[in-house]
Amino acid sequence: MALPWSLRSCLQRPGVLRSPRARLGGAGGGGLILQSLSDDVYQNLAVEDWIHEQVSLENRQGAEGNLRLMRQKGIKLARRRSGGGTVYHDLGNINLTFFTTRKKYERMDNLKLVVRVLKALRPQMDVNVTDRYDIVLGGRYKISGTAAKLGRTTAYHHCTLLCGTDKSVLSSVLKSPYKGLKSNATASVPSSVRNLLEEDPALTCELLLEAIAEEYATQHQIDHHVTLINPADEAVLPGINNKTKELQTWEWVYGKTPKFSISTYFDMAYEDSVLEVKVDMEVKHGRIEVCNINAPEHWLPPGLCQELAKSLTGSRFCPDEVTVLASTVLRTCPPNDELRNKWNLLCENMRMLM
Ligand SMILES: Nc1ncnc2c1ncn2[C@@H]1O[C@H](COP(=O)(O)OC(=O)CCCC[C@@H]2CCSS2)[C@@H](O)[C@H]1O
Repeated sequence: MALPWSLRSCLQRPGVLRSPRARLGGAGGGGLILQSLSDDVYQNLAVEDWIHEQVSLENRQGAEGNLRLMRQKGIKLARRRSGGGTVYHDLGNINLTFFTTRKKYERMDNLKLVVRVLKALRPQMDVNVTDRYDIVLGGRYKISGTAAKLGRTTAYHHCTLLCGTDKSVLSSVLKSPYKGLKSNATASVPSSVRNLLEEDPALTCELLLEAIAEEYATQHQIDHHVTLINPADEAVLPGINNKTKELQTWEWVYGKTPKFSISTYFDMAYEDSVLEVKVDMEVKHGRIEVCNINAPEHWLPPGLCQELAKSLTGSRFCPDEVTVLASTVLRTCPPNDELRNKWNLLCENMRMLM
C-alpha cells in the first residue's frame, strides 16, 4: 500500500511528524493507493500509525532545530515514530509512505520507483539514490530523505520529495541556535537541498503525485484509483483522533528528547553597559535536570540568579515555564524597581534560550 501526503510547514523530528497531501500504495496481492486530505502533521502521522498498527504491532530522536524561530513563524514541531534526522515540511514537499510486510520491505525498490518516474518525466534529469537512501540531483543536491519503521511482521518506509519547499525557512529552522549543545541523539546529516521546481517549473506536486501513483499501480498490478482519506474520520479509522491527540502531547513531542546539555552565554544590554551571562544546563526527557546561571555579581545579587536556577531545575525546557516561574520568584523579591527590571531582563533572555 502506498500513501502520498504533504504538510503545512512543520519540523519533524525522528521518532514523529507529517503534513498534508498523502497517498499510499498496497503491497503484494491486492494493493491500495491512498491520499490524505489533510495537511496537518499530527493527523497524517496518526494515519500512518493507524495503518501500521492495524496490520501488526510494534522506536528514538533528537532535539535539533531552532525552536524560537519556529514559534515565531508558527511552525509546528512533531515527532515521528521512525528513525533518521530532522526534516522540514511545507506544502511544497511530498511525503510518500510505502506499507508492506516486513519480508517485502525494500527501501531501494521504492526509491527506484520514484527515480524511474522522475526520469520518465524528465529524461535529462540526473537523479540517483545514494547508499544512505537519499535521492540526489546532480550528484549532490538532496531532493528526498528516507526513514522507516519495522514492526514484527509489517513495516513502512516513508520518504520526502522536495518539489517547491521554502528553502530559506528549511535551512533557518534546522539550524540550532546553540553554540554549546551536546547530545547523544542520532544527529541529522545536513545536506544541500534542491527543489524539483527549480529544475523545471512544470514539475508540480500534483503532477508528481499522479505520476508516482500511476507507476506504483503499474508495478504492483493494482487499480490506479487513488482513494482519498480523511484522517479525522472515526468511522473509517476508529481511534484515529486519540492517536492524533497523543502525537500533540508535550510528553511525546518534547518528553522523549534524549539527554542534551547546553553551555552558552548571552550578552544583555542594560542602560549603558553590556553584561555577559553564562548558562549551563542539562536537559533530560525535556526537563531541566541541572541549571547554573552566572550574571555579574555587581549587577544582580548572586542569590537571585541561584533562585531562578533552582526554580528552573526540574521544570520543562520551555519558555512558558520560565514566565510562570519568574513571576512566582518575583513575588518573593523586594519591591525594588531597578532589581525587578534587571530580573525581567534576565528572565526574558532565559526564555529566548529555549
Ligand atoms: N523535506 C526534506 N526533504 C529532503 N531533505 C530535507 C528535508 N528537510 C530537511 N532536509 C535535509 O535533510 C537533512 C536531514 O537528513 P537526514 O538524512 O539526517 O534525515 C532524513 O532525511 C530523514 C527523512 C525522514 C523522511 C520522513 C518521510 C515522511 S515524514 S519524514 C536536513 O538537515 C536537511 O539538510
